[in-house]
Amino acid sequence: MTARDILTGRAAALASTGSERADDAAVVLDDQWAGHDGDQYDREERAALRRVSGLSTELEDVTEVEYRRLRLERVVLAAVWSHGTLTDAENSLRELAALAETAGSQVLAGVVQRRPHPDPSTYLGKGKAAELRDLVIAEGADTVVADTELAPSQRRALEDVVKVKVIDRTALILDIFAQHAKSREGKAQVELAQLQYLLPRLRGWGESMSRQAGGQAAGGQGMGSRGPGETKIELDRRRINSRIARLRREIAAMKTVRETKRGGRRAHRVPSVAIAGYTNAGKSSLLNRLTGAGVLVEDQLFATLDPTVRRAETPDGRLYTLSDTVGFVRQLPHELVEAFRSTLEEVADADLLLHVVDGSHPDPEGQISAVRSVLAEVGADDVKEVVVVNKVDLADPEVLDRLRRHETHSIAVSARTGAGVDALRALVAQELPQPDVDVEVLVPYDRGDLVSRVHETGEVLASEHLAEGTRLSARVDAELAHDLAAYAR
Ligand SMILES: Nc1nc2c(ncn2[C@@H]2O[C@H](COP(=O)(O)OP(=O)(O)OP(=O)(O)O)[C@@H](O)[C@H]2O)c(=O)[nH]1
Repeated sequence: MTARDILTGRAAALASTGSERADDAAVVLDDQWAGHDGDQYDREERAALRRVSGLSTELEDVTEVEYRRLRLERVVLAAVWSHGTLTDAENSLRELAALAETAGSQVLAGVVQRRPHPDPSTYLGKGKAAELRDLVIAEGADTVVADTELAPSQRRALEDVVKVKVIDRTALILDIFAQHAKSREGKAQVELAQLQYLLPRLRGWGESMSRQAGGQAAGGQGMGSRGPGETKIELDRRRINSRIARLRREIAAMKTVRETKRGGRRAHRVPSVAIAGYTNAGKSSLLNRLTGAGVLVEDQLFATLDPTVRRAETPDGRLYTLSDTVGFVRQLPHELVEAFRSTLEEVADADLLLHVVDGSHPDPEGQISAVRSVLAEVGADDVKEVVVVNKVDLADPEVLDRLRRHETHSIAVSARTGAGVDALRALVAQELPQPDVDVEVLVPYDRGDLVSRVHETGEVLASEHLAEGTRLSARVDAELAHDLAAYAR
């Protein structure tokens, strides 16, 4: 049984005890399901070590911090529930559990505190933080994950209370991205986001290190001497800043290469369709269905980080490109949106956006709005959008009905069973730029590119090879008709 199942069960149990009326809901999960695959963990830990050693040549000191952050083993979740319903709080916690599992940890328990605002000093209130400490001891946990982005001082103060390491949702998401990045560009983007996250937090981590160092030095040098810790923080900060600058340059260079490729596709005017959606909605599965591409599909969050571009064909034989993007999640760390900006901007350039939604999720509307707000951030909110409600084989008919009513431009499919996929293909064909202009042209042989475009994106009614060139009678889209105008006859 996974933590996800447990937390689902927990939601039902909480509801049946009527604890929604209670101010606080703190629940310890049963330990029986905490079975743990040692081999898998070893693998993950080794992978974490490899990642760290990849950094260590240049950032020896920082990697201590990185490594510390990456070691998630037995975790307890902590959340403040300050708005929305109990179901919202449950969904958020359940998602945090899934994220923690994806990062390779065991989720042992969760604490939710209801209060109007998080405590500015320790996130949870003082009493609740002390309870969290007891829970950590009882469960033998070694990490607390807070369902928010903590201020550096909050993280330190909470750590002082619970006496185990505290990480926040942002660090967790960054860690998952670090595990999943495969391409050079993806790795550079994640590392940039990690370093940007780390930079303002360096003082905190560095301070506790320098406190230790200062303690050792106290006998010999006395108080007030500039401890080695502080110099080290400065050094780390400088190293990080220069590494950030280098990563930015590298990413910009890679962006240029990608733009050139995209430019090539554009020059051919092959229409483009982008797939976007919340993590685990089924984007890769849908891409596979539509193209037969064999892209990695995993029941894990963020299996896809690197954009995949495939060729696909409409039922009437017109070509288009189909690209998959990084999965979205609520509170996607700002650093990541920035770092992945160039990847996400591909969506802004598309002729059509397939916004994939998991119809079997308890809160599909929340996912839709989270995705739309990130798309707006990268200027992709005015691309023509079709909402593809996926996993209809699992979804509750009532939820499907609600989505159909609210999302008027939507279609229901199952990437798993194939239900609705033919209708989706037809819809894509209809939404792409239409070949609706009839042309009669004589294209000289040195413009073979135009003839290919007619074949790829239009409908050839008649074709004949003459001495002067290729004579075509065809139906093409307005843009191609314009480019062919010089050869009209
Ligand atoms: N039952 C059911 N499961 C599906 C369907 N489509 C996808 N899945 C499952 O959902 C999980 C996630 O699918 P992916 O295609 O990897 O999702 P994704 O949106 O690309 O995920 P990220 O890479 O995390 O962004 C996998 O376990 C799929 O097998 C469907 O139509 N029905």
